[in-house]
Amino acid sequence: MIPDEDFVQIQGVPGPTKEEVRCLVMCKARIASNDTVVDVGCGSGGLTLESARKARKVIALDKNPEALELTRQNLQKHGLTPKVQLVEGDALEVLEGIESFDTFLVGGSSGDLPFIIKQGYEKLNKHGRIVVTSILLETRVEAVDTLKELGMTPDVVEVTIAKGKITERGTMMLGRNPITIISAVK
Ligand SMILES: C[S@@+](CC[C@H](N)C(=O)[O-])C[C@H]1O[C@@H](n2cnc3c(N)ncnc32)[C@H](O)[C@@H]1O
Repeated sequence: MIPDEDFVQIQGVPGPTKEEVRCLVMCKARIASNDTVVDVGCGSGGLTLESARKARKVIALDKNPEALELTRQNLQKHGLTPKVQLVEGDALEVLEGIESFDTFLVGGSSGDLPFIIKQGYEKLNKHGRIVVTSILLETRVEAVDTLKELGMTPDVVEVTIAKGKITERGTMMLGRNPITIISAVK
């Protein structure tokens, strides 16, 4: 995984998914070398870059042009630009024009999560994976309910990472917000 501090960050765009959480998302995404990945809400590019290291092709989309620009800078910094297509727009509009894919990552939805999941499911190849990363209580429930509605069996993992901070007196464990990773296979 790429260390958190190796990402370019700017004010106004959420920082990358933390390294330890990226690790779990990638584990659930099970990306193969010939796969096409769609990353909805690419933000700083945390999951886009990790996917680009594994997949044949990644389509990263975000409705915030600043986020897309930041992802572009991070791709360039890590030499991963050629594998990634950056698309600006709301997922609900952009997904319609995208061809089928193998892995569908959702890290941002602005209240439209059920519709985004359903639209992604339509384009998802057989045995493809959907992985939703959620910090809000409501989106966890929406994700689980929508995946069940689609006939899938969601796998739900919640993690709370505590990261050690080295101080003069010892290592202080600092807790981070819980994150839920909801995934399912078509
Ligand atoms: C928490 S950030 C994602 C962080 C990213 N996974 C990373 O590791 O850097 C969520 C992003 O989703 C985007 N977003 C939210 N709703 C969206 C939508 N409906 N369509 C496209 N992008 C969306 C936001 O603009 C924001 O950049």
